[in-house]
Amino acid sequence: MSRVDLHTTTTSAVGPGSPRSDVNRPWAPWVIAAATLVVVLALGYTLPAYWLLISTSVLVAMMSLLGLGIVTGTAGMIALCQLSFAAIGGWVLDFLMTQTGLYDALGGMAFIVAMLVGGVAAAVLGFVVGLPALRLRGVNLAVVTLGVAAALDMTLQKVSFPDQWSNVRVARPFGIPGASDLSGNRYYFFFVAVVVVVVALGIFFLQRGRWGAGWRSVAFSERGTASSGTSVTTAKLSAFTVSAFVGGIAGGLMVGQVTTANYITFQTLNSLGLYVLAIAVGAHFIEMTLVGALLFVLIPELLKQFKVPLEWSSIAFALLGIQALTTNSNLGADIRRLIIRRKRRRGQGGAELTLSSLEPIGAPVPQAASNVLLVVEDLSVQFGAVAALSSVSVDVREGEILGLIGPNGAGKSTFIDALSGFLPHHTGSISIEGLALDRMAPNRIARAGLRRTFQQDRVPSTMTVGTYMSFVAGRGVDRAEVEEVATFFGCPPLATPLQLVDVGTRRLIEVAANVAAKPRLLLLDEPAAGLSHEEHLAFADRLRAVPERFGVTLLIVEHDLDLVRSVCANLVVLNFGQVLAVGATEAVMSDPAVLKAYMGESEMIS
Ligand SMILES: Nc1ncnc2c1ncn2[C@@H]1O[C@H](COP(=O)(O)OP(=O)(O)OP(=O)(O)O)[C@@H](O)[C@H]1O
Repeated sequence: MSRVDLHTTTTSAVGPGSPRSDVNRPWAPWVIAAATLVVVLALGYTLPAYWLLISTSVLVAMMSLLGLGIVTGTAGMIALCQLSFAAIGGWVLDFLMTQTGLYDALGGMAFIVAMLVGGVAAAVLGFVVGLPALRLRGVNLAVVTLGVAAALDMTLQKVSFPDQWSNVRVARPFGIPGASDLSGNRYYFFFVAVVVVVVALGIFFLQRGRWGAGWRSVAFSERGTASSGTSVTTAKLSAFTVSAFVGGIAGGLMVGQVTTANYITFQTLNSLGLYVLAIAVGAHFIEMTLVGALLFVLIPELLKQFKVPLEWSSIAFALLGIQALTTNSNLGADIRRLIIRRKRRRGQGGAELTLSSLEPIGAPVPQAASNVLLVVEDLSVQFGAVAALSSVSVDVREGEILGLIGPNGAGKSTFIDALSGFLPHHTGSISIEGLALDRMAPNRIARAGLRRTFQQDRVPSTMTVGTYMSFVAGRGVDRAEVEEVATFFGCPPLATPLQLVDVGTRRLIEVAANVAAKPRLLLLDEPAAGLSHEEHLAFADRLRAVPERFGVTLLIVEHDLDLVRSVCANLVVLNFGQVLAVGATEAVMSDPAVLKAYMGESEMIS
């Protein structure tokens, strides 16, 4: 079947708004934002004065959780100092509003400018706190961020806020009256709601874009992130910086609420409580930050009503945290899973395209062109006493699918790791089209045109098929191209959440995403593991068409020798880290030395 046939038979049902697209309902966030503001307006005119104050506190806590959700939920790192960022934002706002001529110069706008400057100051601290996160994970990162929170806590107690001991009050924005005035509190509630909605929209679009995909990817696999051309450093630091900026804005809003600042608001214990709530509700889901904020404000409030000491709220937060950590889930994810399951039961989504249901293309085994694309010379990798690779030299020619085979432990994955930049201490040289890759970072190698897939699952389950594929394919590849490649490989609809996709199909999606990136050379590490027999045949049929159709040369490591035979014109055999044989597939497979190396597997070869 020709390329055109494939196109006409499989892409006809595809288009914006179709089940294969995951960019449906672009109006939804705007409608939700507008509806939220209407509810806020209604609450502002109906709530009694006391509950108006409580509601403002809920919104401010929601802001803190929005920021925290980026680092903890989306990017999967631990940050126990969210209120330290708020303290910086609050301190800067307080200083600018009470100790400088900003208010005289800008009047009603001064608060907003001071709040933004406070956010930027907090973002700088966030960047600095993010630096250790480049090397530390888990408990170690927790200790560092807790240290930052404690240090700032103590510093604030010593130096205090600029207006803490004076009678100067912070002027609210747009001339809104102070904290003792009911209408002032009402208008300030509206102001906070608008800021929260604007920030939530900003975070929503960031989460949905490349930055968000980078954060989610880094949470799942740093190696996977790097090999898709994204810098792990940038992803982690941007998560901390954006999170701290939002935290700083929250701090400014807190100061504006009471028109003065006190270090007690920003204590370490409160940061810990926020963190626990962030992981318990899943603060990376924007709507769940409201649930978290309600708990954060209402639990101590309830204890106060029942005259229980406020310290007991820490115990309530600790119980929530234990529940979240032991179940390794959160409320937001549980609710989403439930909704997805119900939709599936109702059979929404229509008939799906699958790899084995595709019409065969029937392309011949691709032949190598005369020009050499990749040159590997004398590549050696040592792991302690183990020589995983010894002086391996391999050429990959343009347009071919080169097979790399060998018994278990022969060094195949090590070879791919070294080529893709994950083993910088190798010796020898690697170059692609004359460009030396030896000392390049993995993300730069990916951008230079050499990509790879992994033997283990590196596809984040927190994305949809479409978001993941677009992220891996990179900026230069538009939705239509992603859609075309997904269809070519029989991937599930782009709107499908990856958590619903089995591991074998996830790896197929990983291959498709990397093909969509159109690298010069793609290294596939056991791509067919997890596929059924029919899928193997269909996969081989698709792979054979890849070099000509997408201009991507392939090197494939695979234990299924039937698959290798059906797609590769040439093979390289590794054994004990050395090249045992190179040449045309059939000749290599009947080489006695190769048969001997495989021993028990010789039946499969012959
Ligand atoms: N990180 C490591 N530390 C120590 N030894 C390692 C490491 N990674 C690989 N090795 C060793 O290097 C050798 C080559 O391993 P490698 O995983 O590259 O083989 P392989 O051909 O890919 O095997 P398989 O087909 O089982 O995946 C093996 O002896 C392995 O035990």
